[in-house]
Amino acid sequence: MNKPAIPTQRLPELLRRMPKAELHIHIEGSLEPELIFEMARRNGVAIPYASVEELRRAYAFTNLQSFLDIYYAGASVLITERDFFDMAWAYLEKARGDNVVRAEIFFDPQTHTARGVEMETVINGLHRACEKAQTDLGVSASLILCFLRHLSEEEAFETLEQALPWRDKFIGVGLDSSEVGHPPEKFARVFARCRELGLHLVAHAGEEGPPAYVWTALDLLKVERVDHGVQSSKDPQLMRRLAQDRIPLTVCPLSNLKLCVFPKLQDHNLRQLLDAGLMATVNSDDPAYFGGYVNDNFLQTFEATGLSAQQAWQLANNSFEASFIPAQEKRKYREKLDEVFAEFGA
Ligand SMILES: Nc1ncnc2[nH]cnc12
Ligand SMILES: [Zn+2]
Repeated sequence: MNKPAIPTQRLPELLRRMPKAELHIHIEGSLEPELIFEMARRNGVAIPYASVEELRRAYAFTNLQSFLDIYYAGASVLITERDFFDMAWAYLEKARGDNVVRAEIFFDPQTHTARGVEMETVINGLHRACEKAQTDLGVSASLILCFLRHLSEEEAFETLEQALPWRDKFIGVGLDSSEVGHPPEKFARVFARCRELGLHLVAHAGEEGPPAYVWTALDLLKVERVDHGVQSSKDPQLMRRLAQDRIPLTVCPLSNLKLCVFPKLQDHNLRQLLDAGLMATVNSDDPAYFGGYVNDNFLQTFEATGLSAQQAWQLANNSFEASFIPAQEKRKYREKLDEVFAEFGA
C-alpha cells in the first residue's frame, strides 16, 4: 500500500481514531483501584491498603511475578455476578472510547473458583457485559478462558470441566501467569482436548521466557496466536517461522516497559517484529496496572519509537486479521479503517 504521508503532528489523532481490535486484555487487569475499593466496601473484603493512592503507589514492578502477586490480591474483591459485570462493562466503555470495535477478553477462572466463587457467577457476569457491549456500544466482544500455568495440568482439566456447561459463552482458551519454569508442554494434553472441542487456542509465550517456549507453544500446544512473543527476536529461525506461518503476536508495549522486559520504550522491538514481516498487534494486557489502555499503548510507543502512519495501518489491520471473527467481518473492519485513513488524506 503506497499512500501519501500523513503529517507527524496528526499521527496521535489518527492513532486514537482508527478502528482496532484488542486481542490481549486480562479483564482482571482492567480493575481500577477505585473499583477495587468500591467492591471491597460492598463485599466486606479487607484490603491491606488505606487508600486508592496508596494502592496505586504499590504498582511499581520489577518483573512479571512482582506484578502477579498484587494482581491476584486485587482480584480477591470480585465476589458476585454484578462485580464481574461491572468490571467488564467499565473496560468495554473505555474500549469504545479508544475506537476498539472488537475485543477478545481473557479471564482467569481459577483465581476466583479457588476462593469459592462459582464458575457460573464469573462467566455469566462477564458474558452479560459482552452482550450489552454489542447492543449498547456497538463493540463486539468475546471471552477466552485462561489456565493458570503455575497450577497443574490436572487443575486445568478440572477447570475446563467446570466451564463446559457454558461452552457457548467463551470462544477459546489461553495460558497465563508465571511463565519461567512452567513451559507450554506442561499443558499439552489439556490443549489437545480443547482443540478437539473446537476451541480457539492461544498462549502467553516469550514474555520473559525463552524462544524455546514459543516453539513449544506452536508445535506442542498448536496455538493460533502467541501472546507477547517478544523474546522471539532472539531466535532468527523462529522469526522466519512466525513470519512464514503468519502467526500473530499480541504485543503489549506498556506491559513490557512496566515489567522491565525492555528498559525503555525506545528499546522496544515492535519495529523489528514488523520489519521482519511478523503479524504483530498492539494491546494493553493489564491496563489498570500498567498505566494505559490500548490507545495509550499506541500513542506512547509511536512517540518513543517513531513508527509511521503506514505502520499504524498495518498494526490495526493485523488486529483484525489476527482476530477470531469471520473473514467477512474482517473485510468490513478493514473498509472502516481505510475510510478513517482516507479522512486523514492517506
Ligand atoms: N502479562 C501477563 N503475563 C502472564 N500472565 C498474566 N496475567 C495477567 N497479566 C499477565
Ligand atoms: Zn497477558
